[in-house]
Amino acid sequence: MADIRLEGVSHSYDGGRTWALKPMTWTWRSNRAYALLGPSGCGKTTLLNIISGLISPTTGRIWLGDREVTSVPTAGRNIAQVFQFPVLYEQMSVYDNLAFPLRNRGYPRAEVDRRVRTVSQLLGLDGHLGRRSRRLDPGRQQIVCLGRGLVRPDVAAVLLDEPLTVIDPALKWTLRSKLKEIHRDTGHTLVYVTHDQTEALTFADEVVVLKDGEIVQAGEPTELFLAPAHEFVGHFIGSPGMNVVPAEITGGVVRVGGAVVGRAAGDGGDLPPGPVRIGVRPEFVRIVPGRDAPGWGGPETDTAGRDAPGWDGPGRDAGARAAPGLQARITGVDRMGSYHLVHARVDGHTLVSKTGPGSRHEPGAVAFFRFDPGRAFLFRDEVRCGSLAPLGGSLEQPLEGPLEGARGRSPEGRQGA
Ligand SMILES: Nc1ncnc2c1ncn2[C@@H]1O[C@H](COP(=O)(O)OP(=O)(O)OP(=O)(O)O)[C@@H](O)[C@H]1O
Repeated sequence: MADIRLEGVSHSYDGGRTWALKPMTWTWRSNRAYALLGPSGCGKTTLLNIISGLISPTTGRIWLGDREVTSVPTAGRNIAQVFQFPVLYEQMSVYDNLAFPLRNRGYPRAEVDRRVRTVSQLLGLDGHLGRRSRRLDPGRQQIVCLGRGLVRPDVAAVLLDEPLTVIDPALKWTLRSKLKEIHRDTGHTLVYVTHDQTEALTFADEVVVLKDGEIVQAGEPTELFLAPAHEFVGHFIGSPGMNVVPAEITGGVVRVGGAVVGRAAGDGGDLPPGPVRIGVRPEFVRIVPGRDAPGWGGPETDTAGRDAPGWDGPGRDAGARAAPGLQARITGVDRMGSYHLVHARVDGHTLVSKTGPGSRHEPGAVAFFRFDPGRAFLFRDEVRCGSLAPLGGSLEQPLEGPLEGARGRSPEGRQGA
């Protein structure tokens, strides 16, 4: 097992007019299970084919451990690759297909049999070992391909390119957990390409998010959810994605449409004044009905909250008081069963809050929307530059518990993430 290191690797299919992959320096660490996540056309397959040697990069160098393999053909790289659709020796039995990579490398017969039976048992292929591969349905054929990719314990890496596309959805969950089991057993470096966030988050130790040929963030699933380093990660991961609200920093405070919503806390020092975007996930937006907002002294019957004292509304002098939240009118409520999505308009933008199934918010009401401390971030040019801190207090530690010591990585040489 070895790290796979990419140094300044990029790729253009059209002589440099456009770039499927922008120059990238990145290490896939030995024994880890990665998901390479991104939308269609962002360069996932190109990157995988560069690692396996099916494509020569336009620039850059590739290392497997301390061996440079940039010009080594696929066969010499000791990498197993499984494609989106089944590629099998159709005339061979399932057993022989699984045994092929081992026999090819001269494994002793008993070891071949032991490995084939272990993998076949894990993937539920025991009843099919004697059948010709072409007699299997495409889903089962793909499972054989997975088995063939995973059967050798000594490969440098296993690359899986959307391997569950042709598999029945009900079986996908089972297969993903089997893949994890096999990974635990063999310790392969595994790169699993997908455009499906659920697949990525449930499968990987580390998720690498690719956008327009660039890695924008990599980290443990929880970290990508709790602390997106790029607006794209906020949108692409989570359901629904992160809210983005345009704002302005003036005198160290952040305002939305003139209302102060918090203090600007820069990731690397003070943030200069100017436009910024607040990113906050629906899970971290709380709703305080107008009359319950702190400082609200209006008539009990008026739930509008528009004139609540203590509300530093648009056009008012914010002062140093803590605002009860962003005032907004609820425009709709989606009842999703286990949760509700409450939609509101803030300064011309939509804000969504995910609430419990028992919440009683109604369209037309005006309420205060508050962001959990440490869970609302500030973005400039789509890259995170800071956090929204409470006006009076310090920012709560946004990452705690299992995330400690597990910060995401940036592609080396690149700012951000
Ligand atoms: N053989 C090719 N010739 C020219 N352009 C290509 C070729 N293969 C891919 N591209 C282009 O390179 C870019 C990246 O494609 P790639 O297939 O790597 O993305 P992807 O993320 O794997 O997409 P998908 O999820 O749809 O497979 C796209 O703009 C694609 O159109």
